[in-house]
Amino acid sequence: MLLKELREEVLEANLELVRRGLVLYTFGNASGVDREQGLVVIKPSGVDYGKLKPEHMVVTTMDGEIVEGNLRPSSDLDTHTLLYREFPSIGAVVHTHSDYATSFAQAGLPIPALGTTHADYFYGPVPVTAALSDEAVQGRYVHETGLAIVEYFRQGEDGQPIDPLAVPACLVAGHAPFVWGRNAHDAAHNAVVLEAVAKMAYQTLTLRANCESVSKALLDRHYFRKHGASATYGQC
Ligand SMILES: O=C(CO)[C@@H](O)[C@H](O)COP(=O)(O)O
Repeated sequence: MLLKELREEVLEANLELVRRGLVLYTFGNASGVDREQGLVVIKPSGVDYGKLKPEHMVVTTMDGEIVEGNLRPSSDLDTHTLLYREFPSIGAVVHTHSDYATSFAQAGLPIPALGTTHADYFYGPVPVTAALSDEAVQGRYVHETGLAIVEYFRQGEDGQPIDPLAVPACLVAGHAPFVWGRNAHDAAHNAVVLEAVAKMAYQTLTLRANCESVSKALLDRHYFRKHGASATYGQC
């Protein structure tokens, strides 16, 4: 069995997604790459995470040709392998359907950098790709996912390329996040933090949108009812 250690790392990353509530049933996937051998280890498609074992992982070339494995590779294999070919600094890719990050992806909105928690992990907004063409057939659709991510990172919003390790995630419009890192543990960790900062961003934006100060009339009515009309602030 090829790449025993990488299989175990990728399995652990897949199980971390379940433990952290980032995926349901067979949603999402994780993979890792051994660049010296030019081989990718990826989760098999549609397999219950509770039954997943290292020997179930599928080993492919970086072009997606199956080298070892009896099960079908994840349906996102093309996206994972394209990211490995185009982002030479990354060692693992994770795809989740985590609630808040997926909500931003479905809304076609980037996750804004609103605080230090975000800034500790993502050097700027977590981008969202252009909406994928809905007439795409399965094969092209999956391929377009990776291309949409890579094209965004090639030029960013201002024509400048983005270092994928500086912003180790991208939301696919209408779909969900793809996240990466130096290794499988790092990629899974980044996916957990992505969901946390997406939730914080959603809550922050909701608070900002719904927090109007109360009117002075209401302040007067309530404050003076309790403290007497003659009261002035701080003398009650
Ligand atoms: O996003 C999707 C389907 O929309 C996929 O990522 C599935 O959530 C997992 O597919 P497999 O990895 O089991 O093929």
